[in-house]
Amino acid sequence: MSLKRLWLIGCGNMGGAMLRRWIDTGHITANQVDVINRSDRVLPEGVRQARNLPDGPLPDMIMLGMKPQQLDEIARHHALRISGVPLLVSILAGVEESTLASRFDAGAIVRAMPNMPVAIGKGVVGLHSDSAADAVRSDVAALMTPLGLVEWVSDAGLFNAVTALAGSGPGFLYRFIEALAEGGAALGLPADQAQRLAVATVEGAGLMAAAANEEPAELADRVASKGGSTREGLNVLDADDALKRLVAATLSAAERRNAEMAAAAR
Ligand SMILES: NC(=O)C1=CN([C@@H]2O[C@H](COP(=O)(O)OP(=O)(O)OC[C@H]3O[C@@H](n4cnc5c(N)ncnc54)[C@H](OP(=O)(O)O)[C@@H]3O)[C@@H](O)[C@H]2O)C=CC1
Ligand SMILES: O=C(O)[C@@H]1CCC=N1
Repeated sequence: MSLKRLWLIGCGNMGGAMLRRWIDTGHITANQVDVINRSDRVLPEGVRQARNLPDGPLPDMIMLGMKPQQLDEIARHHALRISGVPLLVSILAGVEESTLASRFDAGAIVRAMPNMPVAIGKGVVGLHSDSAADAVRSDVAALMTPLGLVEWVSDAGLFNAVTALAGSGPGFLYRFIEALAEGGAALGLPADQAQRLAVATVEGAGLMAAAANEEPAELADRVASKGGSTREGLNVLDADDALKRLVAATLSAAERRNAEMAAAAR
């Protein structure tokens, strides 16, 4: 791997999860990384953190991991110092490559959209770049591989949809788990037991879906014995496409917000 020195500008929940996984899997070592945050965070042992960028030569890669709304502040403070960096990776939701290019002079810019389960190597990382050559794309993909499923998205216009589905997706699924657990508790199960059952059920169903050759609809049919109870429940979810319409509206709302953040950052 030729990305040997990394600076992470803004390393909170998401950047921290990526960093921890890289270090846990031995893909990078703590002394290859410098983190620049506004205040100290709990980071893997040995990772340097400071308020300002280090002196000396630029690293192989800089990753932006602050909020989209903090782009201008970061550009004001750091754009000059990092000018000429070979590779800039941004995990900022919405913020377009052209917006980044208008503020930072980098050899290549790659947008990455991770999600929280990267922390355990079961995440998704969507990638897009109009500026990165093949060798750089390979380096970035190799760096992201220990985080989970890595997918290049060729159409920049779809990146907000990727962000809504995969970036935000864990948040939506945690709500579903909560709803399952509360539904079980409403039927009389102790709340803690209902939560354990809900989490394990979602974990098992997800792992099976990931390993199966069949479509999810087919897997659902296998659970629903003819004339049995699952079909009665599915009938509720399926009536007027209730669940599908709810999820479609959920993703649309998230995608719309990504587009608003993109526009605000331009
Ligand atoms: N959370 C998620 O699941 C996902 C988030 N993202 C993207 O990741 C980015 C970060 O989100 P998240 O990790 O949740 O947010 P956090 O608030 O946890 O992390 C943001 C980090 O940026 C730092 N920061 C803010 N301003 C500055 C500054 N001026 N100089 C240096 N560091 C600064 C913060 O430091 P301090 O805490 O000291 O203020 C903090 O460590 C966002 O752009 C988001 O769109 C993408 C995919 C999924
Ligand atoms: O909520 C957000 O804006 C970011 C994008 C994907 C997950 N978190």
